[in-house]
Amino acid sequence: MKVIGITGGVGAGKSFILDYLKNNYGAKLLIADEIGHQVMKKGTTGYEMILKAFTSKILDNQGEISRPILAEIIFSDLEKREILNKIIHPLVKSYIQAEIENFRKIEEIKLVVVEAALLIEDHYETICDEFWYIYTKNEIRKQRLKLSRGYSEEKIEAIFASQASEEMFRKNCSVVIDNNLMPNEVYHQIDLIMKNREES
Ligand SMILES: CC(C)(COP(=O)(O)OP(=O)(O)OC[C@H]1O[C@@H](n2cnc3c(N)ncnc32)[C@H](O)[C@@H]1O)[C@@H](O)C(=O)NCCC(=O)NCCS
Ligand SMILES: Nc1ncnc2c1ncn2[C@@H]1O[C@H](COP(=O)(O)OP(=O)(O)OP(=O)(O)O)[C@@H](O)[C@H]1O
Repeated sequence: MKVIGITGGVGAGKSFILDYLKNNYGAKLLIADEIGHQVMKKGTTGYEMILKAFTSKILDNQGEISRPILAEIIFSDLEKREILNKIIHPLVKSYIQAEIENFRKIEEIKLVVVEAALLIEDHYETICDEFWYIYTKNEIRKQRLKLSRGYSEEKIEAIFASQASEEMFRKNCSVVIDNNLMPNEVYHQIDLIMKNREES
């Protein structure tokens, strides 16, 4: 079983590429952002820890942690982001490690893909066989994020500033996917990479 880690900045197209790997190569997916949301739901240890660190001003009307409020705090304040990261990242990583161990017991599962913006910073090389960097120019990422998620220019810039540089991603990833292109051209790149994997 191969474990590929997919990384890149916000809106680079990581989920878009994951969908393709799932639908065309039967990949099992582990998505750090989604797991991050799970491990801070009401009733979890993560929830209690975040509430203690950030106080009840981050709660919504249902008593759940409000992601927009938390995003505003952590993407404009490095210290707060580090506090949140220290709480959430170990929980996410343990969850992912346990899932991978479960997948290893199932012979039919040949490919697992882990998606996280922070694979490099959080040392996922201990879990993944290789890292892929999804490269999309900032201007294109901005356009796509505004269109698909209605993110503001300010929100996008704040998240950009909190994430690794292109240089850092390139230095640490053995495969680079150019996702500035039309979907079919991107799928073609992936097919070539997967074909090379089968042959080697
Ligand atoms: C701050 C939160 C609540 C905002 O949620 P929201 O649904 O608005 O945004 P989403 O999760 O889609 O994240 C937006 C973008 O920021 C990236 N991102 C999320 N957290 C971080 C972080 N701590 N540092 C850098 N980038 C981050 C995501 O990968 C994505 O590219 C949420 O991102 C979160 O819980 N972050 C902490 C968990 C985390 O670090 N996840 C990243 C992968 S381990
Ligand atoms: N090659 C492409 N052509 C056109 N649209 C694309 C392409 N790649 C991604 N998109 C679109 O861009 C948007 C952002 O992509 P996606 O959600 O996959 O990014 P992401 O890297 O997973 O973001 P995040 O960091 O928030 O998890 C989506 O609406 C997606 O459909």
